[in-house]
Amino acid sequence: MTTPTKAGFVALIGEPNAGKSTLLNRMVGAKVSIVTHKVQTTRARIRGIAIAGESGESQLVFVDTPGLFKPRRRLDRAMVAAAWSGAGDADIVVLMIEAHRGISEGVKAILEKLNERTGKAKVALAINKIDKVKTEALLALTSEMNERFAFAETFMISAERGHGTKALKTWLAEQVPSGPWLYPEDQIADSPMRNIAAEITREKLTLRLHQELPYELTVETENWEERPDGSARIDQIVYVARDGHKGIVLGKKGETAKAVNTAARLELEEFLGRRVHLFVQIKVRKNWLEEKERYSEMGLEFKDGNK
Ligand SMILES: Nc1nc2c(ncn2[C@@H]2O[C@H](COP(=O)(O)OP(=O)(O)OP(=O)(O)O)[C@@H](O)[C@H]2O)c(=O)[nH]1
Repeated sequence: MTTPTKAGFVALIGEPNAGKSTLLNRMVGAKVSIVTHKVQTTRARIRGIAIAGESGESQLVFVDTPGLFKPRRRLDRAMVAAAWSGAGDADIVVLMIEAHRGISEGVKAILEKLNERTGKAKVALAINKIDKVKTEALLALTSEMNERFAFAETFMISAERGHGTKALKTWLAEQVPSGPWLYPEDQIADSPMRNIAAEITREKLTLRLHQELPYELTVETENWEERPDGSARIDQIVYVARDGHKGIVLGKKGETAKAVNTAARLELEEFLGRRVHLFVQIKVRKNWLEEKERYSEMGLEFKDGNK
């Protein structure tokens, strides 16, 4: 007899830069979420699916949420709402914190929210980046965190190096409810290819522009055409909110835009396993931060009001 199947949703929550995307990529084993050294790169809720458990009986559907932080602007509020709704739907919540940063104000705010929460999902703690601290500090942090919240389990991990992540995955596989799998076996991400392609270009922009990257910037895939020769033509638009930002994205003599295009195209080619013709336009859209369509493109809900 084969082992009965199990499946469930796992929400990764934590402050921006905690390492959620890195962990997700490690668990899923495919690049479904974009990792950079910049904060708040994860805008849409991208899910990855992992098969886990002793006989591969469990399916873990990860909800990779945007970093949780105190919302000020409309875009921030939409991101935070998306993050918490992801956590609300989950069977298991994994709170990721950074070992060397300890219990920051942001972590305190998340703990407060978790304590107020009515959902019955189990909450585990994953202390990440253990490569950056000494064992004594880690033990002190573990006990202090567990005094503040009744975590079902605590894991000390390094998402980047892969330390402790297997134990976390095994535990998650045991904890998800018994039942049929939620997605077909061959599906690794339900984020449409268009979004992944836009995220890749956004990642290249982030890496290239560092501190200069305009906050008010979004990338959309406008058109995707499969060509008879097996290649793909992909048209994208980078929306910026100000004229001055267009110049930053273009760079001197268009050099930045050119380099970004090449880097994004190469990654897309590797990802898709075929040739790609990538066309990227930069458009100034003064009010894109207030436009509904831009939000649904990112998988976020548009929130009215200015609270
Ligand atoms: N030293 C160390 N760095 C790590 C580890 N895990 C992740 N990082 C780094 O931390 C940074 C942030 O990681 P991400 O995975 O993008 O973080 P995130 O929580 O998804 O961030 P947002 O998308 O902003 O919410 C990256 O530069 C990672 O390489 C770790 O175990 N050790």
